[in-house]
Amino acid sequence: MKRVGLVGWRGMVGSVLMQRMSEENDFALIEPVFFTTSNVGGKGPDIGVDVPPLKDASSIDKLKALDIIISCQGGDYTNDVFPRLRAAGWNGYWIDAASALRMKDDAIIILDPVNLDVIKRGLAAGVKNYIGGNCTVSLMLMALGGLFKADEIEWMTSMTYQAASGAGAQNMRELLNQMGEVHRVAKSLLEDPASAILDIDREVAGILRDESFPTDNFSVPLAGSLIPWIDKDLGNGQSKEEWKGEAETNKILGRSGKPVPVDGLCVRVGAMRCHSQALTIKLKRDIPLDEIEGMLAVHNDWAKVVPNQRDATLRELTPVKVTGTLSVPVGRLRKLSMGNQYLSAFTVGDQLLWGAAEPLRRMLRVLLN
Ligand SMILES: NC(=O)C1=CN([C@@H]2O[C@H](COP(=O)(O)OP(=O)(O)OC[C@H]3O[C@@H](n4cnc5c(N)ncnc54)[C@H](OP(=O)(O)O)[C@@H]3O)[C@@H](O)[C@H]2O)C=CC1
Ligand SMILES: N[C@@H](CC(=O)OP(=O)(O)O)C(=O)O
Repeated sequence: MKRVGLVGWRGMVGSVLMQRMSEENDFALIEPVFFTTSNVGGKGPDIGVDVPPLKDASSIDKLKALDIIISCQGGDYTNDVFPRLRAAGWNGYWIDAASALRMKDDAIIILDPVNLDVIKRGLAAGVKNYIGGNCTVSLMLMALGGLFKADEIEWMTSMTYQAASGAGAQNMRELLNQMGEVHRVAKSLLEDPASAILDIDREVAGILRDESFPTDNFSVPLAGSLIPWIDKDLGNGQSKEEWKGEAETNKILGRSGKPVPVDGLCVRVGAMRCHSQALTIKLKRDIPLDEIEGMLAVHNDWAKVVPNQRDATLRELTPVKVTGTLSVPVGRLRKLSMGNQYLSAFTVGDQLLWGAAEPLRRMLRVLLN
C-alpha cells in the first residue's frame, strides 16, 4: 500500500478533501499519514480507523518516507518545504491545492475529466508534480469541456461572480457578519410595514459606509455590494485572477501551439462557496445550438445543460442549487445578436469541490490505478 502524507487536512479545502475521500472510500486504498504545522503529536482526523499521532509537516525526514504527498496547506508552505524536500532527494508524487508550482515546467495542472491525456503523458514522461488549477478556470473547463475538446473555441471572455470562500474561511465568516450588521440596523424599520423603503435604504447605506462595519478581511463591504478585483494587481490593468484564465486554461489543455485567448473581469460577490461565470464565446464556425448542447452534455458526468428557459434557469442555475454538490450546470446558451458564431453561456460550480478538493483526490486515484 502506498504511504500517502496529508498536509493541510483541517483547513477549508483540506476538510472538503477529507469528506470526499471518506465518501469515496479512498482511505481503504492507502496508508494515510497526517501532518500538522501547529499540533505535532495531536490527534488526526476521524476517518473511521485509528490513525497515528500527527507528524511535523516541516520535517523533511518524515516527509521523505512517503510515496505521495497531498498538500492543502497553502503556497507559503509549498514554497518553503517542497524545494527542500526535492533537494533532499525525495522522488515521490507531490499533489497540491496551492498555486505556487502551477505554472512551473515540471508541473501538470490536474483536471482529469478534461485533461486525463495530458496527465497520462506527464506520468509516462516521469513528471512528479500535479497541481490543482484555479477554481474559476477548473469550473469553466468542466462546464465547457465539450467545446474545448472539439477545438471549436476561437476566443472567450468570462465575467465572474466569485464566492466569499475563494478568499478563505475568515472571509466567509466576515460576509455573514456583514449581512448580520446590515439586518441589525434595518430591523426595526423592516418590522414596521408602514416604514418608507428609502428610510431603510438610508440606514443600510449608512452602516455599509460606517467605520465600524466589519471589513478586516475583505477591506471593503461585500454584503450589499461587490468587489470587482480579485488577487494581485499585475500593474497592466489586469488582476492576477484574470491572468490565470488564459494561462491556466491553455496549460490544462496541454496546448503547445497558439493559445486560445481567454480574458475578462473577475468579481467577488456575496455568494458563499459557488463561483458563477457569464461567458461570451466566439466559435470557430456556426454550430447549431442543439449540437453545442449535446457536446457539452456528453463531455463529462458532471456538466449538466440547463434549458435556456426562465423556470429551469431559476431552479437549476444558481449557487443555492449547486452548493455542496459536484454538479456543474451550464445554461443561458444562446446565439448572441453579434452573429451565429457568438455564443453566451452561464455556469455555476462549487469552488471547494471541483474548484479545489476533487481534482486532488482523483489524481490520487489515477496514481493508485
Ligand atoms: N480557499 C479556496 O477556495 C481555495 C484554496 N486553494 C488553496 O488551498 C490552500 C489552502 O486554502 P484553505 O483551505 O482556504 O486554507 P485554510 O486557511 O483554511 O487552512 C490552511 C491551514 O491553516 C491552519 N489553521 C490555522 N487555524 C485553523 C483553523 N481554525 N481551522 C482550520 N485550519 C487552521 C491549518 O494548518 P495546521 O493544521 O497545520 O495548523 C490548515 O491546514 C491555499 O493554498 C489556497 O490557495 C485552492 C483552491 C481554492
Ligand atoms: N483566487 C480564488 C481562490 C484561489 O485560491 O485561487 P488560486 O488557487 O488560484 O490561488 C478566489 O479568490 O476565488
